[in-house]
Amino acid sequence: MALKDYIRTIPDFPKPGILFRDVTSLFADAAGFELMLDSMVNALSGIRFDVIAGIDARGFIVGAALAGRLQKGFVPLRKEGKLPGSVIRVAYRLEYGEAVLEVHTGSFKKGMRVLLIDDLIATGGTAEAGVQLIKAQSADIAACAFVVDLPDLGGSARLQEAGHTVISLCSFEGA
Ligand SMILES: O=P(O)(O)OC[C@H]1O[C@H](OP(=O)(O)OP(=O)(O)O)[C@H](O)[C@@H]1O
Ligand SMILES: Nc1ncnc2[nH]cnc12
Repeated sequence: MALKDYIRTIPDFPKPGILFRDVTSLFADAAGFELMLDSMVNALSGIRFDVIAGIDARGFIVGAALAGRLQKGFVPLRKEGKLPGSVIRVAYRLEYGEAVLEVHTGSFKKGMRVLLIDDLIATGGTAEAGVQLIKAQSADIAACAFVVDLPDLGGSARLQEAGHTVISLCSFEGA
């Protein structure tokens, strides 16, 4: 089975008109999860990075598993109000709403190469907020990697236009 076949689609969630690409069905399947990690490790060959930054919440699942596989540290980029220390914050828009992402100050050292990970990129608002949090600490983005790309929503193209290396393991056309 291809990676894409493990991901189910639920219409009108969380709002009417949104086709929700649900990775819980992929995460729940041991063979699917293994295929996802193997594919990500393969796609990342040739990319040099020091640490993984994962985006709350589904990006934690992919990012932390990958960090374990590759023996890298993991830094959580969290939704607002969850991190106990001093934080840097960025407000952003995503396909179906608005949110705030935060990271602990001092999470990255100057010049560190950070791999940004999330389960999915749609408009790219979330990923761009993650990029800002990393750059605000003078670290470098090694690449931005996603399991799923929704190319019609333009996020991956926006990241590429900004000069970032973008990796995605599968895509769904038609948003
Ligand atoms: O490219 P964008 O339009 O910004 O959308 C992508 C983001 O949307 C989803 O997260 P969501 O905010 O729904 O949070 P969750 O992982 O906690 O469900 C997804 O996991 C990405 O983080
Ligand atoms: N269509 C979609 N499906 C799942 N997660 C998303 N995050 C933003 N848009 C999404």
